[in-house]
Amino acid sequence: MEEGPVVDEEYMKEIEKARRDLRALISSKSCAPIMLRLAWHDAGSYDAKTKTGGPNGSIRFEEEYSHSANAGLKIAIDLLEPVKAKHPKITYADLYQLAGVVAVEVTGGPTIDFVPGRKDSSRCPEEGRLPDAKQGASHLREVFYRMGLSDKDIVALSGGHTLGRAHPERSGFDGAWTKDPLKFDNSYFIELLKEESEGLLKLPSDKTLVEDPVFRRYVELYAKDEDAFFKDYAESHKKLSELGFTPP
Ligand code: HEM
Ligand SMILES: N=NC(=O)c1ccncc1
Repeated sequence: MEEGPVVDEEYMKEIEKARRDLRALISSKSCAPIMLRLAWHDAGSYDAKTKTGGPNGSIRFEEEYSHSANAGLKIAIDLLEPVKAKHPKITYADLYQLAGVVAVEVTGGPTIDFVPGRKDSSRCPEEGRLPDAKQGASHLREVFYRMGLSDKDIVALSGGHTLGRAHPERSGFDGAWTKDPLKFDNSYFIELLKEESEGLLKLPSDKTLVEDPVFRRYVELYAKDEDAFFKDYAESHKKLSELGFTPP
């Protein structure tokens, strides 16, 4: 593991300058969805038992971004290189998580508390730590519990599919989950509860959220109460972004 950053006043100022640059980049390129997916994929490799993987910037290496689950993410990695070059003191680990937080914010989602200080690592996790869209509830629990996350985290974080779409050439799936893929709201959960959502995507892993009785309770709450979704999403996203990281 490389040395962590010294989070002094200078580092904090750099973070705020980078935040402004990320707002401009993500808004101008309409790339919030892929930035959120990058942040989630860097963090989602965490194994709470072995304390390996997690939000450490290792996804920047071909060894990891070439994993099949990460198809397409090199686009986000390349888009962030100029921001890294302008703010070299900021670690990749912090930059990717800051980009994920800004992506949610600029699309109308909740403000997510961001604490910097993540170290970069050059050790890539083995392939297969992210969830498989073709599987159901027991698989989701196996993967997210390994990260140290809960049933509530699984459902709240799945709300990230309010943004963006699936691309056949990346995952074999096609289409958006919601009518406005660039608006962060609770529409993912509203669509999930409909029998058929005209022309919209539901992955097998999405459907499992309404088929499993425990998950379904959260889906019904979030579909009914967007404030409740935003509160729980912000908490779960912060947890995800800090897996294995002890804020200084
Ligand atoms: C619960 C397990 C999950 C599974 C099985 C899953 C699966 C997938 C798949 C198959 C895609 C399509 C990739 C493509 O073709 O471009 C996708 C896209 C996406 N995922 Fe997930 N996902 C999960 C959880 C999450 C979480 C926790 C987040 C963020 C908090 C997230 C955010 C996104 C976003 C924003 C996209 C769209 C990216 C784009 O538009 O380029 N996903 N997901
Ligand atoms: N958000 N998750 C994903 O993009 C994904 C997860 C697993 N396999 C392919 C894609």
